[in-house]
Parts: sequence; C-alpha cells; structure tokens
Amino acid sequence: MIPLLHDFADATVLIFGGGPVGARKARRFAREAEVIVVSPDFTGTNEDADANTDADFGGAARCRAAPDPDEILGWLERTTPVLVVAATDDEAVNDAIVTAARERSILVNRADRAGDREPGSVVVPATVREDPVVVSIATGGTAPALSKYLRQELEETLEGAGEMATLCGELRAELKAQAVPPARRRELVTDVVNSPAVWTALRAGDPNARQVIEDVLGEEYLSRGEQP
Ligand SMILES: C[C@@]1(CC(=O)O)c2cc3[nH]c(cc4nc(cc5[nH]c(cc(n2)[C@H]1CCC(=O)O)[C@@](C)(CC(=O)O)[C@@H]5CCC(=O)O)C(CC(=O)O)=C4CCC(=O)O)c(CCC(=O)O)c3CC(=O)O
Ligand SMILES: NC(=O)C1=CN([C@@H]2O[C@H](COP(=O)(O)OP(=O)(O)OC[C@H]3O[C@@H](n4cnc5c(N)ncnc54)[C@H](O)[C@@H]3O)[C@@H](O)[C@H]2O)C=CC1
Repeated sequence: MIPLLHDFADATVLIFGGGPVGARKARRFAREAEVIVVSPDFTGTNEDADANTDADFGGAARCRAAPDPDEILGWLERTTPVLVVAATDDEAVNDAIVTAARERSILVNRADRAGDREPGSVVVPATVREDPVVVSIATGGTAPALSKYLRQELEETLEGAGEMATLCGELRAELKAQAVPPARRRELVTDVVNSPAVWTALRAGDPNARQVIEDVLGEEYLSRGEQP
C-alpha cells in the first residue's frame, strides 16, 4: 500500500457502524468531509447510546438504521460517498459494503480486517497534525496499537514543526519576490530548518522566532559576504 493525502472537502464519507471505531473514523473525516453514520445504535465513546453527543461523532449526521447486506448498495446510491467505512460488528454487512463499494468504484475502508484487501481499499493511519505538517503512521495492519504508540511519541518530536513550516513558507515567498536564485534559496531555507536556535525558539513559543530566523540568515549572509 502507498500513502497518499486525499482532499475530502465537499465530499461525503459514509460510515456503517456507530461503535467506538465508527465514531473515531467519523471524528477523523468530519474535519473535512460531510460524514454520515448509519447504525441501529450509537454507542460511540459511551456504552450508553443515549449519552453520546454529536461531538463524539465529530458532528456527523447520524441515521438510525440497520441495513441488511442487500440494502447497502441503495445507501451508496442515495448518498454518493467518495469513501465508505465498514465498521460494523457484522461480518456479512462488512462484506456487502466492500462488494458494493467495489462495484461502484468507491474507496472502502474495512475496520475488521488487516489483510486480504480488495483493490481500491484504504487504511486509516495514525496521524499527528502540527498544521500544516502532517505525519501518518501505519504498520501494514500488523500492529495498530504500535501505530498509536508511535503517534504519541511523534507528537513530542514534531512540536514546533507547524510553525517552522509556516515561517519557511513566508521566507520562501520573500526570497522568490527578491529574485534570489533557486539554488541559493534552497541553501537559506535549509539553514533555517537545520538551525537549533530556531527550533529552540519555536518550541519555547518565543514570539520573536522570526527575528531568530533573521539572525541565522544574517550570519549566513555575512559569512558569504552577501546581504539579504
Ligand atoms: C488495518 C486497519 C484498518 C483500518 O481501520 O483502517 C486496522 C485494523 C484493526 N485494528 C484492530 C485493533 C485496534 N486498532 C487500534 C487503533 C487504531 N487502528 C487504526 C488503524 C487500523 N486498524 C488499520 C491499520 C493501521 C496500521 O497499519 O497500523 C488506527 C491507527 C487509526 C484509526 O482507526 O483511527 C487507530 C489508532 C489511532 C490513534 O490512536 O492514533 C487499537 C488500539 C486502541 O484501540 O487503543 C486496537 C486494539 C489493539 C490491537 O488489536 O492491536 C483490529 C482488531 C480488532 C479485533 O480484534 O476485533 C483490526 C482488524 C484486524 O487486525 O484484523
Ligand atoms: N480498525 C480498528 O481500529 C479497529 C477495528 N475493530 C473492528 O471493527 C469493528 C467495530 O468495532 P467497534 O466499534 O468496537 O464495535 P461495536 O460492536 O462496539 O460497534 C459496532 C456497531 O455496528 C453497528 N451495526 C451492527 N449491524 C449494523 C448494520 N447492519 N448497519 C450499520 N451498523 C450496524 C452496531 O449496532 C454497533 O453500533 C469490530 O468488528 C472490530 O473487529 C475493533 C477495534 C479497532
């Protein structure tokens, strides 16, 4: 399997199953997509179905229904999702979801299988977000708990990376506007990314991180006899 980033804005994701797994996937996709969760009950994060809130499902639309396998295709036709998630505890229903999705060339994520995947199937990786930086982890389905553990470890490592990306984006735009040649631009941006002083400032939440970058660039320029 090959990791890709997919833009789900304005797309529909249809999830079958309102247990903890269906709820987790709903929260994940609801940050971008229109999510619909179909299930006879919504036990989400709480054993007591009635105690679950919209937030537990990421604000997704919840449809109370328990479709039989032969009704799945109708749900796909009515909702036209780009991705369908099979997260029920009924293997026959999950089988029917995979078959129907394949028939309609819709991406499918099956939560109760680690191997023997159908063409067009997708896996949901563990994800660390330090916007605009995103890191995804998967274990080829062998150990999802390890994906979760590594995600927690990486959360610390990535601290400050989002701001670093934003500041580098600004710097690149400025260097382009100043018509700095591409090879030189690459050197300068690389110096900033590799600078321990900049990382320390970003991780300490220093509001003058931008100044620290300029200091790093200043030394760089001076040592090469150039001016920014
Ligand atoms: C193949 C895959 C399909 C898919 O769902 O896309 C899949 C399949 C299965 N997961 C199972 C179990 C668990 N899954 C988790 C957690 C996560 N599982 C996720 C992804 C994936 N799970 C895909 C592979 C990703 C990879 O390659 O690593 C994460 C990363 C993303 C997410 O789901 O949001 C999320 C962590 C999110 C986070 O915290 O960051 C935990 C830990 C916990 O719950 O604390 C357990 C219990 C411990 C254990 O069993 O290992 C079972 C057995 C079910 C059973 O026995 O009944 C199956 C089916 C099977 O293995 O047959
Ligand atoms: N991928 C993952 O990360 C994990 C996957 N799993 C697997 O995923 C499946 C779901 O896990 P949980 O949410 O913990 O299970 P769960 O049993 O708590 O929830 C299953 C949900 O599916 C609903 N359902 C049953 N028949 C349905 C139908 N015909 N249409 C729509 N919904 C229907 C049930 O009412 C229930 O709300 C399990 O089969 C389990 O093997 C379990 C843990 C983690």
